Amino acid sequence: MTAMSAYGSRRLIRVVWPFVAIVGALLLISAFSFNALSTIRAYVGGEGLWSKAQKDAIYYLTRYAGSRSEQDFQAYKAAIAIQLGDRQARLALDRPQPDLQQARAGLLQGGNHPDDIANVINAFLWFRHVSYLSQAIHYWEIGDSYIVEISGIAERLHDGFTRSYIGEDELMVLSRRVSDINEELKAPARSFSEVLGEGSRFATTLLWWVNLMAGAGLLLLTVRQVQVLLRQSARFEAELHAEKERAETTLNSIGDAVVTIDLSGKLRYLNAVAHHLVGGAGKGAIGRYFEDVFSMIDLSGSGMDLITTSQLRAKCESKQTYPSLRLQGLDGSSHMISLVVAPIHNSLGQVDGLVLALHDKSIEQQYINHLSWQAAHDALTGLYNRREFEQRVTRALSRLMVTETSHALLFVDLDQFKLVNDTNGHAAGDELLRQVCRVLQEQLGLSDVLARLGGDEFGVLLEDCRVDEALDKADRLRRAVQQSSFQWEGIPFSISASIGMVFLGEAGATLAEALQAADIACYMAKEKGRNRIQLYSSKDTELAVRSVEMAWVQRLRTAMEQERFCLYSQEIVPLRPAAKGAGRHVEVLLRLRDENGNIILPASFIPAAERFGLMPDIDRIVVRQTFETLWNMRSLGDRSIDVCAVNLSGATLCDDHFLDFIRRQFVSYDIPAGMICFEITETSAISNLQQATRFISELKGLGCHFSLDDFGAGMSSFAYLKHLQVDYLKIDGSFVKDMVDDSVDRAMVEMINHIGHVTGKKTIAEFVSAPEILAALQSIGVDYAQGYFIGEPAPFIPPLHGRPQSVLYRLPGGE
Ligand SMILES: Nc1nc2c(ncn2[C@@H]2O[C@H](COP(=O)(O)OP(=O)(O)OP(=O)(O)O)[C@@H](O)[C@H]2O)c(=O)[nH]1
Repeated sequence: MTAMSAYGSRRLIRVVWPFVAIVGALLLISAFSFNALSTIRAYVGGEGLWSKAQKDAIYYLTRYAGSRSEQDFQAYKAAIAIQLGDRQARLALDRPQPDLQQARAGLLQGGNHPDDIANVINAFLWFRHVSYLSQAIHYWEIGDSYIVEISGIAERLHDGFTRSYIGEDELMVLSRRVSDINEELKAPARSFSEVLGEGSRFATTLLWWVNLMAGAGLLLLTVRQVQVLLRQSARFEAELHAEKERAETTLNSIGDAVVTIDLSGKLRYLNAVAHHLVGGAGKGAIGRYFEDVFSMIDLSGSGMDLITTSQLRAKCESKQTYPSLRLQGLDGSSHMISLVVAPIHNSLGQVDGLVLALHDKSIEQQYINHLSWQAAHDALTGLYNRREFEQRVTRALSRLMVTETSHALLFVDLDQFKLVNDTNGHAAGDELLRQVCRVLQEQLGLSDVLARLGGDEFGVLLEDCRVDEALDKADRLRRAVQQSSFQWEGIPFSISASIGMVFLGEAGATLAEALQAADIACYMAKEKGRNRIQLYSSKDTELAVRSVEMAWVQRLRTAMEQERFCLYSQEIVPLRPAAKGAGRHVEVLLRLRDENGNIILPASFIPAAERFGLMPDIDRIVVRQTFETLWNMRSLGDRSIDVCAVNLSGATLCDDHFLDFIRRQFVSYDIPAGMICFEITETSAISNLQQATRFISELKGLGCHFSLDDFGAGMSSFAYLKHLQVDYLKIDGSFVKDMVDDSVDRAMVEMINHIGHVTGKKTIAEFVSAPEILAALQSIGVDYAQGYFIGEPAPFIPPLHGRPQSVLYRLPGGE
């Protein structure tokens, strides 16, 4: 039996059982009534027999007194035997332990019908003290006392007539007594009969009422039960309706198209997305064959297999999956979809239709395209980014191995670009970068590669290009930048570019060598007065490298000696209730104070420091200063900071002595390990995966936290995420800053947040520069936010210095 039919049987039993109970009760009452009536009839009949026998006995005894005939005496005996039988029965039942056998024999002797005897006995035993029956028995006893007397007279007469003598006087006295008894018996006999008659009428009336009441009860119960059933069915219908509404609302609110068809392929239902997907078929589509409304072509096989009803029906018992189909709707629109087909069962468990879940893959495709575009492009200018540029240079280097040709690599760095930012603001700088990018592009051919390598530095790859052509193009680029008239808010300003050029293969066979050579050449162009082109020559490599290295190393080392590195901090605030209530969460940011006291942002010096291996030293300075500041704050009673994030570079992860250094800092400054959260960029973690994993696990062992910075910037991040036991994911700011206007960026933020939560990590969004971004992050469920709208970076110093830590944004709700 299926679950459905078992459920049906249970429901039927619940509905029917009150009726069965009522009919059963009525049958019992009827059976009892018939039995009672039959008992009453037996008593009345018995009384009739008794009265008749009494009259016969008196009659034959009176005759016997006159005739002395033995025949009359025997007739008397036969008559009196009935009453004596009844008396024997009464006496047998009257005993404390009733003798049923004797009672039965007596009643049979009394002429009662054998079928009535059981009822007579039962009624006597159960109801002898009840009203009419007790009165009847009372009169029966009176009658029996006369019967005993009559028997005595009869015995005396028979004895006198047959064996001894009886005088006339005695005969007369006995005859008169018989006659008197006859008279005296009339009253109790009548009363006996009347009581039984009355009892019989009463019982009949009573039973009539009982039956009437039972019938009325049955009727009432039936009405009530029907009302209950009607109410239940109304509720059932309402529930069914609500359930249907819920199902429809759910189906209409999901992002996938849902279509149901019957086994002949006719459409039964389409949700809102499905209507849209198949070209706005509308309600008119219902009842039509789905193949007349839309077609689905399976692209996984030969590419032209049409999905038909019979094909779906053939495998309808199980779930079918089609990962790649093209759906064509009524309006000629076409969508890439994946399809899952599942059977719909009726109440008997048989398949009576199919549900088709169609997932539109165009949006995913859009995401993937966008992601791969982002992975290869610079967000500000739309040019290739450094990663893509390096790949192309690598390919060009490989090609050199097999083909005799030459490729030129150019580094174009704007001169004094910082001034533009400083005098006109960052937005002006951005606009200038975009304009320079257009100017450069105009000078290049379709096969030339132009990329933004970072900041104000562009890379150009001229493949299959001779030296004179390359020099000519480089000069065209330089002149184009110089001659362009840039304007910002109506104010014109000029700019120039220094270009370093190297021919691939000349500086070495590797990418790093090629890039370094171009960098050196560009640096030399700057050194020689800017706005010029410097062609790299291997002859001046050593000198140049040394001079560049020394310049940078010297500048940074001097800054270290003079302790001109300083720390700023920026607040990271919780957005979700679960994360609120804890203390402050801040990120420590590095700044360099130059010789003139100007604050230099890390973007200006970190690339050089990384290239020349200074990062582990700089990271040591950051860690030490952070610990010192925290120690100072704690000694002054300021324990407001719960988590303090410190950035570490990729090179530091590979520094074998760095772990020991950190352990010593914890001991020296007595800072709880749980207070420190090390931030490493996903790129550095992935490119040094083994060291990063060990580094993280060692420091996590102490109780430190870890955060993965700029997460999502590299497409490969997700695959590596499970290897990195970090506590926080910092969503790359490039997704956050435009998420309100760009749905793909928003989807990326949602996806990273989701993946972070699925892998048990908290998420932090950086670059939160406006209230709308904050609201969007809150609606998505991101855990923390950081950015100019929350709080600008401010000097990281103990509070007693009297300077604010940062401008804190007040979260909605007063936190
Ligand atoms: N507006 C804007 N500025 C940026 C961006 N990225 C980096 N910068 C700034 O670009 C400037 C680059 O300066 P540098 O190349 O070091 O120095 P410079 O002023 O160009 O001087 P030289 O290169 O020596 O001629 C720094 O001030 C950075 O803060 C960006 O995306 N937008």
